[in-house]
Amino acid sequence: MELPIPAQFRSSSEQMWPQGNSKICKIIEKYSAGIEELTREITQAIMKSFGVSKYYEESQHWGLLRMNYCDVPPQARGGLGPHTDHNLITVMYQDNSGGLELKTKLGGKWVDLKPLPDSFVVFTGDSLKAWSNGFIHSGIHRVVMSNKSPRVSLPYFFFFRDDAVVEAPPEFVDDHHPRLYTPFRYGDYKAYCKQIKSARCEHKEFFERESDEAFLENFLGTSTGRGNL
Ligand SMILES: O=C(O)CCC(=O)C(=O)O
Ligand SMILES: [Fe+2]
Repeated sequence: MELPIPAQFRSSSEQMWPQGNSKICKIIEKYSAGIEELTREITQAIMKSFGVSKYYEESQHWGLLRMNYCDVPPQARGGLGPHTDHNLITVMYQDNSGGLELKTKLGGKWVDLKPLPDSFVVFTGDSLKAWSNGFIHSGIHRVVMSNKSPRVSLPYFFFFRDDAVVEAPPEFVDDHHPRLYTPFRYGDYKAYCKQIKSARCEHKEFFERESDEAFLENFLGTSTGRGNL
């Protein structure tokens, strides 16, 4: 039986293989389905660990698989600048070429996330941070490449739907933990992040940036009610 190919994947595969490549399509489709299931389970397990799994709703979330190939010429420096992910969680396979680094929450030191066989890297993102009223940290990470072999990574990004309202449930809020983030529509936050990132790319700032990201705080602080409901 032929499984339907998601539209986004079909359009990029048509560009790469105009004559079609059903073998690779099937492999990636199978991988996407497996990683989606794993990601949903991880998300539910995180919520369960905070006693809030009743809020998990299958239909509220969706995911996207990206395939990265990063090759940097000898003597050059490249990769991906420091950032937090803006989604709920990212579950990523990385090959063994290395280069992925995470900034520690305390001390702000960069540490290598060394590739381990048969393992995935999981990043919790800004949406989960906001939804958990800051209980779940969204870690700053980057990819630093210099004179390394090309890097392949397959991040699976798991998102709220654009019209979902990101609002910490009452379990995360009490007298000792006041509400940190005004509820916002995920789609508004996504648009804000996209706009900042494309401006940075134009100014070639993206790779050089060393400063900490505070997208969420800036979005809520400066968005003159745009993200606030
Ligand atoms: O390619 C990598 O290893 C990192 C990718 C990443 O952090 C991202 O796309 O948000
Ligand atoms: Fe990332």
